[in-house]
Amino acid sequence: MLEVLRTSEVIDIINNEFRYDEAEEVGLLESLGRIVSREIISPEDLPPFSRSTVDGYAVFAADTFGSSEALPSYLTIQGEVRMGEATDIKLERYHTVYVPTGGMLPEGADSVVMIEYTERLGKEVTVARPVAPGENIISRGDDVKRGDLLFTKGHRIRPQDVGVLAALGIIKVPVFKKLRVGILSTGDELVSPGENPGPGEVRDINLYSLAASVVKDGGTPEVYGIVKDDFKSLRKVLSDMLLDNDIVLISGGSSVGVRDMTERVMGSFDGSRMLVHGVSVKPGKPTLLACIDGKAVFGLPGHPVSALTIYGLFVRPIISHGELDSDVYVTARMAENYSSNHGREEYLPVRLEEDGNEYLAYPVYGESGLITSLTRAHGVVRIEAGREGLNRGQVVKVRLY
Ligand SMILES: Nc1nc2c(c(=O)[nH]1)N[C@H]1C(S)=C(S)[C@@H](COP(=O)(O)OP(=O)(O)OC[C@H]3O[C@@H](n4cnc5c(N)ncnc54)[C@H](O)[C@@H]3O)O[C@H]1N2
Ligand code: MOO
Repeated sequence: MLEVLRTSEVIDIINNEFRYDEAEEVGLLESLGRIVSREIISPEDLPPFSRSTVDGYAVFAADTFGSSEALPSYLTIQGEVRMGEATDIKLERYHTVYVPTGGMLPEGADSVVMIEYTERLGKEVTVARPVAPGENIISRGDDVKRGDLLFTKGHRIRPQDVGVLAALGIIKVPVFKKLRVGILSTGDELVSPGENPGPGEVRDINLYSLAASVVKDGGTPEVYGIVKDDFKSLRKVLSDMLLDNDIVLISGGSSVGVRDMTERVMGSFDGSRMLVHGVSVKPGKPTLLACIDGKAVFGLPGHPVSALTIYGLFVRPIISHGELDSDVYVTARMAENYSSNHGREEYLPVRLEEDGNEYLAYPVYGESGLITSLTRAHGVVRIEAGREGLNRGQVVKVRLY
């Protein structure tokens, strides 16, 4: 019999046993999609000076109050600001200075009149419309202030984040190192997707769905192909994988069948420790985890849905370095009753349909051996252990895939 642990116990074991927190600094473009390894604080104000957001005339707003087409204000031109240059002009009352879009605001000016509402008459400008203080300008530090927290540890860098880092001159970005994840499939019945399966054979799904998951989550997969259910070959490949990878995923052979030798192979390395053999989760109960050379070696259940479910619960958080806000949820109403009385925590794939202002969640039925129960679903609902199931009409949280 397997000694079965709860999900939270496995997560605690992982957090206590493994440290995957090596960081590095990468260039701006390289940082896209990577996870920030420590707080990033702004070293300066952005913008670094107060700027106009339009082509026009910098003014004291008060000098334009009450102006109209019929009765414009007349302001004396005091000078001009050039793009990309500082200005030392101090604006005087009832004066104005021409400023291009993005140009530096002269001292004293509190707003800018768009050029369309002005007319130049020799050394003067007429203003046909009042502006309010602050209109058409961005003040120094409006975007970011020196010392502001830009990104917390665990944030995944998006294109707009690359933009703000560029704006602040942060050209070395502290991120967690990408983890190398060795993956192999075991099973005498498996053939590669490019081959035609003979009688009793099936194409390998897990190597590919797991490698794709690793790419999506920001790791680097190293695929070792299909290894026959044979102690020696499995042990040889695993020892190669341990040399070159941070984490190892072995799909299949984790249950209690006579040919399920993943556990025996894992245990055959010096100092290896079996941490988990069995998790109270449906699907995915026959899950193995060992620590070998300080590395996490997972034995994932062979059924394709179970392999991905367990990957999502335990492997993904490691590879994505505890990424914040990575899960997107919607709330939905169960469209049908669903019974779940096996005492394990369950992850139920659901298909969503819009119904007025809300979503209805339809359970996608299917054995864990049927990969399309995931492809036909939009997301997954967690059903706590000990619940009898879900009732029609009940509101549930759906984590989108
Ligand atoms: N007597 C028991 N039998 C089983 C139990 C149990 O508790 N007692 N648990 C079942 C559950 S739940 C699962 S999940 C599977 C897990 O089995 P293994 O991890 O040992 O995996 P295999 O036996 O190698 O394969 C199971 C199944 O999945 C198919 N498979 C395996 N690898 C792949 C792959 N890479 N791509 C596509 N399909 C794959 C394989 O052909 C089998 O059909 O055990 C149950 N049995
Ligand atoms: O729990 Mo198994 O993991 O059904 O497929």
